[in-house]
Amino acid sequence: MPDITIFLITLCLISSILILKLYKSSPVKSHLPPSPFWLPIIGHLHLLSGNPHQAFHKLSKRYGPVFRLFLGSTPCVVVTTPETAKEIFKTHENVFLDRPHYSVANYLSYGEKGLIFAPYGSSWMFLKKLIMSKLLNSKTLDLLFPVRRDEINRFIKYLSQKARDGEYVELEGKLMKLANNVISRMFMSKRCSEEEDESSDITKIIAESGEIVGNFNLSDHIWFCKNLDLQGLGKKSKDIHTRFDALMERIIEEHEEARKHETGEAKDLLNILLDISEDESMEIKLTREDIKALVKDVLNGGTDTSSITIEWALAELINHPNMMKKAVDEIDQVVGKNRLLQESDIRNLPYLQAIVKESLRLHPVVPVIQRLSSQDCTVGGYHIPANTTTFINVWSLNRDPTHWENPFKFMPERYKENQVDVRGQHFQLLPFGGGRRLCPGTSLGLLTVQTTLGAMIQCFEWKTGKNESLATVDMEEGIGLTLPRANPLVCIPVARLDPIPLSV
Ligand code: HEM
Repeated sequence: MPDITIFLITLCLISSILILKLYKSSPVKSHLPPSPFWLPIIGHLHLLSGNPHQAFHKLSKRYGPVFRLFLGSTPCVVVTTPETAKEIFKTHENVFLDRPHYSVANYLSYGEKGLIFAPYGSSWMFLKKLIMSKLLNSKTLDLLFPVRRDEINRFIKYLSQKARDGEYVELEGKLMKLANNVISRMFMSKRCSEEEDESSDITKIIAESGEIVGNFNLSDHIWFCKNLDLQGLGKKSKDIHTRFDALMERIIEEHEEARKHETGEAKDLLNILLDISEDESMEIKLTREDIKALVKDVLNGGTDTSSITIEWALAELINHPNMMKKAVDEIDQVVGKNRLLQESDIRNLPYLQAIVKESLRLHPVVPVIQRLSSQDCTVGGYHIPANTTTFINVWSLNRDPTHWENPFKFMPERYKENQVDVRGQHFQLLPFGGGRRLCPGTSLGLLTVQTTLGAMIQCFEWKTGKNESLATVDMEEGIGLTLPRANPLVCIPVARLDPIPLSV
């Protein structure tokens, strides 16, 4: 071989090794986010006792807006500012469209079917389009308005009775039932009330599902626990799934039976889903499991989210009597005293809207949104590898001091000048998430919360039962996937208008 050839081959080899070395130690590739000291096996779990969003918030003070953690052996990254959230939801939207995989969620969602836990892909896209364009679009919401009005009327009548009897109301359970009844009737024409044995299970099943998904499952994060069910969560979730499935089968069979004898307009959203499942021209065949998983998701997604938001907003108003007065004055002026506030009044009640928005800012019911990265990318200047569980700390970014004056203070007045919206366009306020996985129940959720809260303060004053001058409620946060109050709100409604004879 001539000398020149040997020289060229050697040069090529050396430069290849150098390029490879350079690539491996490239600052972009190795520039991982900062991370606290971790312990073998548990990783950073010891830092996350209590509420994860508060633990993340504290860690961000030390480690900055993007930091890395290991939950057991699961690699995670936490982002805590509007700017970094924007990178997740907008700049790199395509990278963060998946959800992390959890074994309990897998059982409860018919193997990651439906929307909430489904991986990004053709099935999720089909269902998301369906829910946005056919099930929860403004036309269908208008058609099913009588259902929501009836449920709110029943609730107000129940409160009136309590007011007459001077009795306390345990609002958490009652509001959850109300929200559950709204979704359950819209989708399946079923109430979840005490009188009906079969459907009363729905609220219980949904509450149990929410609780179980909120648990930290050792099997998902500690590698040698993978096939062990030490906490019994796998067993519990299979039991919940079996009960829900049996209930849904019965409801679907009833619908199928009724469909044989009825023609004409669909009475509920399950009928629309059954129509679609029979339509051979659809791009994707909607299976029975898809339907059941989707109904489960809307029941899960739409129940305690709305009820918890109403509870927090009412608690804020009880603690701020001047704001309560301003809201009630606005309602009296716009709606009057002779009829119950309706959904159609909301557009004329900007202060009530601002109260709900401010409540969602300080008490976002999903304080931490979870996504999974599908490719390597860079966020906040740091390298985020593929398959990283990504926590977007909405609780933190909703109170980011560079975007919010007095960020910890409840101030609905701030929206007079600040036109920031809750629908995922403004990254300093993301109670419904953002990007393509934005909550599909945003309009329904807002309508339910605003109208129920409005009717509750239109018709009643709310007493906590203590000495009037001390009548405030604590604002301590409970632990859960959705952000409940630590101490549920228990109040006596005192009638200010007599709602029973109100014309509605
Ligand atoms: C105050 C009320 C509500 C709040 C604050 C809320 C909040 C959220 C949030 C933060 C997400 C995650 C979004 C993301 O990953 O970016 C979400 C997802 C979801 N929500 Fe809601 N929600 C509410 C009401 C509802 C209602 C009424 C329904 C259904 C009737 C619903 C159904 C869902 C579903 C199915 C998803 C999963 C969407 C997906 O992964 O593509 N939500 N919600």
